[in-house]
Amino acid sequence: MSPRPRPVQPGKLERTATAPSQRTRHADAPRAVSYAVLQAVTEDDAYANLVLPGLLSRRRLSGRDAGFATELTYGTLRGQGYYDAVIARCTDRALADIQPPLLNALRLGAHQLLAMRVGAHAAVDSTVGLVRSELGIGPSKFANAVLRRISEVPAEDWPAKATEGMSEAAAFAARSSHPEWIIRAFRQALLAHGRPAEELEALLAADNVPATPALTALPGLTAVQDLLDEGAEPGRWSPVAALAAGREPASFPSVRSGLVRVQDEGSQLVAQALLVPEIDEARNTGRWLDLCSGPGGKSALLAAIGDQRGATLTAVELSEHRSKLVVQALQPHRGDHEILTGDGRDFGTEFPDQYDRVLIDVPCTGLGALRRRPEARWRRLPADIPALAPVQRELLKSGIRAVRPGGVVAYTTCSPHAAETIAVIEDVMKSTPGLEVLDAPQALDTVAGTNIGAGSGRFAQLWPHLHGTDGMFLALLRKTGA
Ligand SMILES: C[S@@+](CC[C@H](N)C(=O)[O-])C[C@H]1O[C@@H](n2cnc3c(N)ncnc32)[C@H](O)[C@@H]1O
Repeated sequence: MSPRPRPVQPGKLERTATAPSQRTRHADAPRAVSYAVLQAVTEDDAYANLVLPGLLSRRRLSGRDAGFATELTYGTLRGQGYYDAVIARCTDRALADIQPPLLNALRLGAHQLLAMRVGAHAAVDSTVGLVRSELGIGPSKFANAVLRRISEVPAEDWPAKATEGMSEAAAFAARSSHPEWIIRAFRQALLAHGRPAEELEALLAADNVPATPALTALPGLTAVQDLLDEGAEPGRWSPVAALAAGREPASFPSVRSGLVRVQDEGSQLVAQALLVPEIDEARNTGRWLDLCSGPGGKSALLAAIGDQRGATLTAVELSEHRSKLVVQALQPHRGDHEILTGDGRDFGTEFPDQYDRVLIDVPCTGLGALRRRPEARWRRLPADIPALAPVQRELLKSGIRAVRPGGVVAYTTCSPHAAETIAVIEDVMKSTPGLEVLDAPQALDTVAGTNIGAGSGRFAQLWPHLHGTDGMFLALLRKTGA
């Protein structure tokens, strides 16, 4: 039987073989970078994926050190819920009473001990050294004791030990390191798309594994084969995808030149699915619309295909900063595409019945992309859902006004939450006559050239655990009438 972890009281510690004061006094650079990112996320609401690259380059970390810091940072953020449950078993202090910088350092230590191939001594010593250099001798003694308690129990025994006495829901949340409300929403979404609730565990596990970056070979500008020649691996579903397996996307020359974009395969699929439904050629306006376009990933793909098919794209974006990113994204394209900064909710009233195809990739909680946004699950709140509900409905209504009769609208989210997906479509359809729901799963099959199993009904849902993509939702609607 493995030893039971003993709670630790700060200030009442046994001496270790090597006292913290005699050990490493400074944090090594990769751990110091990870700690700084966690602090920025906690104290400044920063995004880890935006802060980390700058810190890596400032500390001149590359290769293995950069890889270590990246895995440590993102892994710790993803696993935070679980590590907190483990830490709570190793001290009598409530987590809320541990100063946040110290708690962040403990989480870093817990991740090294429980999920990385770092020896226990190195994990404890280096983290204690980090705490000592950042926070002083007192906190470093506390960290030493807590981390030693963690290291005394084999990693595989911790899930059961950390959740002893919890309710089933709380234990599941702690073990999978997701907030309970997100787990409830995922269960509901699986059921709404005809999938068994038993898949929940696999779905949550998929969120805890880093995503392999996918690349889009923009048609007419480059070819998938060029990316394969540069060492990428074939994509799984999208005909324009390749995977940057085990490599930084920026290490591909074609990514640096802007001819290839980093874009999840799910996003590639839904953008191309907009172009699948047949429309009455005689009434074509040759104009496509992307109503929520920043930073321009789907716009770039649509514009590239538009260049080949003689269609021009109008890309609308509310945020000035993000609209500049759309301008950059569309730079390599030759067509006469336009980028407008403004509110997409008004667009359909100003420009009704004009576009053959309209993409409405609404702002959403991003709950389908948690594996790529490590801190998002802790930052998002249930209240975000009702806060986004009106704008999602208004944007969909506006897009429907802007599409011409016979034209097609794609409503997409990178969230599977039923309130952001199916409920939005159903609500808007109630108040908007003259709409036909098209077969979105079938459209995705057509893009992929195979049955990808994105749903048994008319709405499509991609899943990280099944498709290896973000959890993208897609509904396709045709505006009927003259
Ligand atoms: C999910 S993102 C779009 C991602 C984009 N389609 C891509 O593939 O790169 C949603 C975008 O909608 C924008 N947005 C939010 N409210 C808007 C509004 N009322 N009108 C137009 N754009 C809006 C946000 O600023 C954000 O850039």
